[in-house]
Amino acid sequence: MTTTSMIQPKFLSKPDELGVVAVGFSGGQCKPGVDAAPSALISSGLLTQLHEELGYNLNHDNTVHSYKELMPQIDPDYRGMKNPLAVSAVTQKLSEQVYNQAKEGRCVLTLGGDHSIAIGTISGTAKAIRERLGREMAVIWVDAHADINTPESSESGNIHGMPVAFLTGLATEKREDIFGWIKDDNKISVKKLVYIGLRDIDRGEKKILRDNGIKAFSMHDIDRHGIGKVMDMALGHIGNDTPIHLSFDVDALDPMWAPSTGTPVRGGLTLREGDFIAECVHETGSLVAMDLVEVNPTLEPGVNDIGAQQTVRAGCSLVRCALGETLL
Ligand SMILES: NC(=[NH2+])NCCC[C@H](N)C(=O)O
Ligand SMILES: [Mn+2]
Ligand SMILES: [Mn+2]
Repeated sequence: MTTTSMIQPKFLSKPDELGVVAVGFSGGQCKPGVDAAPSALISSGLLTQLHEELGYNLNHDNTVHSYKELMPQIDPDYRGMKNPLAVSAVTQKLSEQVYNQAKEGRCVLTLGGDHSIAIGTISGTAKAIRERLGREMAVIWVDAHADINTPESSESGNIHGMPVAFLTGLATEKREDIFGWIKDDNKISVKKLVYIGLRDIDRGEKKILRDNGIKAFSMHDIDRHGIGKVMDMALGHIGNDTPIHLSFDVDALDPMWAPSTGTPVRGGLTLREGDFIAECVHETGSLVAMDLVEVNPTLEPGVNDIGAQQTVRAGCSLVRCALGETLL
């Protein structure tokens, strides 16, 4: 393929450009290794493919950011959250980086990192889209987990299980150095949030989803209706006049396709279903940003790193599909 598909992006003024941010950060959870994902994805050829095969001009600083300079000396638990200062500082900086890309009118791809980084990416895109277009954007969160715990409802204290709560304002904190920097223009509405792939939701999260009437399509829904119908319903809920930020946790895929991830859950999406979700989002022409998170090449690698290679390949495939690879 020489050119990207015929889909005309509706909300980008620079549709042939792609902002890329690589975030080697693992502080939102306890297992080391997820910080190695951006380098693994890039060495497997992802950025080259996006440029040479899909025709994007990449806007990338050729750096995998680890934000070492932002790490505090001591970082005691706060409201039960682990590494609160580090996660807040990193996501605040990332928010600015993503905002700077998105305000130029280009689509932004962020390679994580654990899912706590979505606090940075979504807050940055939401603000840029409001300023550029005067619109609220929607978020499609593809994940085995809802990641909508408040500090108080969380059983683990891991912030990668909380990003959606902070981004929707369901969790708030006054301390500027612990997510108090998230202002109204960084936030998204619970009405414009849609989940796909859920199958491991904490009890407190179920109540939050129910109480707030949040649209969610679980694996049960996908089994019942098929992924085609589920995508129609998910995109119907968002409507075709709304910019979309796609936040894709690789653990939405079944461990058969993506074993190398920190919190794998059986009974997930096939790789083809994951690719289909990404293709459908591309087809809307409304995609303004994508995150790919939770690839951990150091976990479950198997003989000759087979599991890690498979997971990295799956991640690359999801990104290429969201950016238009497979449509005619
Ligand atoms: N981004 C993820 N993989 N999140 C997993 C979250 C698991 C669990 N719900 C928690 O709060 O800790
Ligand atoms: Mn997950
Ligand atoms: Mn997640």
